[in-house]
Amino acid sequence: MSHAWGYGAHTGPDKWADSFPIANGPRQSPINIVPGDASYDPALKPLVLKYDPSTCLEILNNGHSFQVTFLDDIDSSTLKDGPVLFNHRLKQFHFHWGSSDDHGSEHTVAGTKYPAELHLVHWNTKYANFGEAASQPDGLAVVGVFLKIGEENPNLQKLIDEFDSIKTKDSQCSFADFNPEMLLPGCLDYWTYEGSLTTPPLLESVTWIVCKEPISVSSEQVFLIKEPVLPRLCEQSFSFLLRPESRA
Ligand SMILES: CCCCCCc1ccc(S(N)(=O)=O)cc1
Ligand SMILES: [Zn+2]
Repeated sequence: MSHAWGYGAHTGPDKWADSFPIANGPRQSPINIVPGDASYDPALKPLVLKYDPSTCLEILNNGHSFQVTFLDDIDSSTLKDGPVLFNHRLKQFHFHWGSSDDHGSEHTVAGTKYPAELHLVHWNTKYANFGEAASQPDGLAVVGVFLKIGEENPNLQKLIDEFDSIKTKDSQCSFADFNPEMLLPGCLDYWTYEGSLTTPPLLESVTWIVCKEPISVSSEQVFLIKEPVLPRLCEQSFSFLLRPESRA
């Protein structure tokens, strides 16, 4: 298989090991989180997230999802404490969804699937940059937030309103002054485990920090976050939409 991975019959997750053998590695994500099997660790600290809206740079459609990228040349938007020993800088956030509201999240909780999942990707500043950190076992920390169907989310709407400018794969537009803190749940209690990127290159460099509390978005908004990538997927194969979840 070429490195052109995706979610079709010939490029989907069950084919990724052909080009990315680490797919069969010992710490692959996502996982099903079983709260009853999780152990409480009193040594773990509360998560400290400090985001500076002025570091928000652009929003792009990478063909698998849409991604909001941040300036990470100084410690403006950071993740500290929680399960990590070093300071991490926010690099980007993106979403994962499915073809309908009854599934779409990558992680599940006692088998429960949420309609979508937000990933805030941070890299450990003991390394020189994101690319180097991504190849280290303690290089990345990704905060996962589940999206559930409920009240419309005005902060998510600010992203959706930009989608007309990123309708095609690899399109991007400048996007400023967005505070990702507005997409976090009120309570930052979390489950944590050592895992991997959930899409190729599937590197086993991620400390996962999955928030227990979901955020609410409307069903229309879940449909709309598929918008930037949906037309391209239609080009590829309409039948994709009848198949299980898409992931970023
Ligand atoms: C050396 C290049 C690495 C690119 C890593 C791109 C990527 C980032 C986050 C995630 S996710 N879904 O685990 O948050 C998946 C892939
Ligand atoms: Zn992700």
